Amino acid sequence: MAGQVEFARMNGLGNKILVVDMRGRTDKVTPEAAVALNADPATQFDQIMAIHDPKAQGTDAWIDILNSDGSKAQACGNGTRCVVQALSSETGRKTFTFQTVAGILNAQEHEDGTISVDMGKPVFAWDKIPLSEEFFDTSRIELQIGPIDAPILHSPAVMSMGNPHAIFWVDKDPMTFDLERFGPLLENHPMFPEKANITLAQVTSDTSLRTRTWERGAGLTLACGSAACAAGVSAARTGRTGRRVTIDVASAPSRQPLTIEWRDNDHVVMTGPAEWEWSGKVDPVTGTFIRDAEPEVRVN
Ligand SMILES: N[C@H](CCC[C@H](N)C(=O)O)C(=O)O
Repeated sequence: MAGQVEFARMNGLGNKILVVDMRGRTDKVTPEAAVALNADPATQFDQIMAIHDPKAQGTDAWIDILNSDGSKAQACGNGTRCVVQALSSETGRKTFTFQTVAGILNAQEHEDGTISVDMGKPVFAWDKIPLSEEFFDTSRIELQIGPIDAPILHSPAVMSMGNPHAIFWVDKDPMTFDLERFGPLLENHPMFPEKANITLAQVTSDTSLRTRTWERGAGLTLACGSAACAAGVSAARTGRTGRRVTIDVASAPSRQPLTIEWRDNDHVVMTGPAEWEWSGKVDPVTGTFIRDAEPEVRVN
């Protein structure tokens, strides 16, 4: 299908998101368009959230998620908050139900502008994450990087939040680790047949964590919502914190925290901000785009 569609450049705690409006069309944003958009500094992004017409009754939209290398992601917490903000400013509505390949997501915008997304239930079974080796206990698996007798990172907690995550617990600031070097090695480790998002997490109090993430298919990003969910769940699961934590996403420019609550019904609810930057039109086949003109500021 030819033609251009509306899109918005947004961010969730610095996680760079393009929200593309594919409603009314039957095609998809192509991996080629994703790669082209990521190559231009103006539109460089971590995830594209493509809003499609709903496929199931009771849902408001089907969301397709692409990483900056053109690959697909099953979940994106920060991007989902951006979609909520975009649709809320379009419609005035505050609650939405989305469908993705990972299932149904309920989301809500609050009075203060923050947005909560129910990210669903965490999955701990080794073959569902998936891992390539059987582990009965996925709260701490055998995997390490660095010298055998003095590993730099080891024994991650692994789980799926719709997408695969490995959480390495560290006892100093995650910013002090060379994640740019270890991230790609761990993302592509044979343990993870579908690769994995790699997070360093530090416990900073009984109710708070500090995290930094190397994202599958996107690399070092300023923030990753589903990884924050995975870190919160893993912390509670291993007795490091309770089931409600605030997460200081170490690389996020605003330093506004994300709140993660692993509810008694097993659902993980993430609350945090989303920010619109600018809008334009994009060809979802080629990635060619134009930016809408900024409103003129007149001085009389
Ligand atoms: N930035 C996203 C996660 C993207 C995950 C993606 N990199 C993958 O699973 O392939 C978030 O806020 O949850």
